[in-house]
Amino acid sequence: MIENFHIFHQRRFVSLSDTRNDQSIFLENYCESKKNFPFFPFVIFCDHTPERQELESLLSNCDTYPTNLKSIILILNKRLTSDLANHLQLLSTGIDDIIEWTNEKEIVCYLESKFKRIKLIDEALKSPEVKNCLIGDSMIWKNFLHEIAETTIFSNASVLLIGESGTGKELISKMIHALDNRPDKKKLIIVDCTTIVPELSGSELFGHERGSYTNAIQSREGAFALANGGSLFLDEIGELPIMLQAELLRVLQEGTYKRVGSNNWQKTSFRLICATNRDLKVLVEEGKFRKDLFFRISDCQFHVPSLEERRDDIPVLVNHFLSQFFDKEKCPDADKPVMEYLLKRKYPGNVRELKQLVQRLSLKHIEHKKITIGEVPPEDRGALCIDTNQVEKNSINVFIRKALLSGENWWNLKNKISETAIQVALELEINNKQKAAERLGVDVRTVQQYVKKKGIST
Ligand SMILES: Nc1ncnc2c1ncn2[C@@H]1O[C@H](COP(=O)(O)OP(=O)(O)OP(=O)(O)O)[C@@H](O)[C@H]1O
Repeated sequence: MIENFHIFHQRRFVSLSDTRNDQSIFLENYCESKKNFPFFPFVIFCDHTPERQELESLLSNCDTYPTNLKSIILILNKRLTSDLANHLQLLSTGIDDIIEWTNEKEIVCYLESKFKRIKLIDEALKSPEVKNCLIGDSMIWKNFLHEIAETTIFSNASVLLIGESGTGKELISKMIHALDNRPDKKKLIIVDCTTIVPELSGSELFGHERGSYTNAIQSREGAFALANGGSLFLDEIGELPIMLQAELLRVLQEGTYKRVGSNNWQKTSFRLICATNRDLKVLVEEGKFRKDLFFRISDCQFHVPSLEERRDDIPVLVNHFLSQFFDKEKCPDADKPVMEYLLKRKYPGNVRELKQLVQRLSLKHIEHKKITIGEVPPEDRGALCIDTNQVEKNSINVFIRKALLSGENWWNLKNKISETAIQVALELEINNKQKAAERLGVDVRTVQQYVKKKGIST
């Protein structure tokens, strides 16, 4: 446990070792010399391979580590175990990387290139295209954007965005295109695959020649031509008709296509971004989506967090939408009961639903500095979540009665009760996930998944 070790603590450095050896002194001085560089990684030096709990405890006791965990590097003086499972568990705390001490020159070289990379990513995330459009302050959201920016800046990989409807997948495709640093980059073309008509042989994608089918009065460019040199966003890719999937795969592999009704091959090259709210693996198993296409479109897969996973972002999103619906001088804020209502409400339609609700509030708003509870449209007032804290105050059957009367179903209730139990166990065990799991009699992964899903920082 960390109490057994001397912890040398600097603004960008912590040493977890029993002696103050040459390596830790070198790193301490080196990191101190970088203290004015905000993007320089935060270094944890360890004389031994720590247990995950030990690292978690260190992170929670250390008040100077950066809020963006993606820049924490663990340097091991010597690896006592070469246990992959242990390393993966250490990474699950959210730190960025684990390396072994080799020599001063190599370590400096590693940290300098990490520094350059983090700086580029953070600068990209501060650009107006991202900062003013993709709103959110929660750790889960910031880390998600960090991963997307890293993929976009340092690779040309195809990106698959998997997330519920209204989570912002289209906005993210715009961010990917905006951050793409290809010279002479052309446009972003967006195609909603639910609107593709198979009978027209994918003319939206391939384009067509005049007279190639009834109503084809003029020849037309398709998305593959328009996206050439730019990016192609295929929204709802799971809905792409199966007969067009093989053709899309061919275009992606060969970089060539023919317009409907033409015999000439045309070349095209674009960055591919796809989005879906379906489980493509299930569609593959059901034979509705080609396995080879699934692998081709998902060089990098990202789960887009739902609003439920980042409820902490509700206030910033509300303020952002209010600023869109009002002039700057007249922009009101939500008063306390309204914000409480917005925080407790359910959003199956995610950020889109929140945006629409703020718009409805704005429409009812009279000139006043605050939006008040009477401005919540009556049809929205029943949409509150059940306050699970009430479970303790009331007996369990009163809680269930209330929940059922307010429209909760058995599945929601079951989830809420399980989540509350995990929440309470974590509180009782002061955020020690292992002990919370033991108290609940469940596998520790159940507790970890909950913490991850809720974006709870332990
Ligand atoms: N992080 C965010 N910050 C600001 N606005 C957002 C954010 N996420 C989503 N929105 C807004 O929510 C609405 C829905 O976003 P978008 O269309 O990108 O979602 P989607 O996941 O592509 O939805 P669908 O799957 O239904 O196509 C848009 O009006 C968008 O501006």
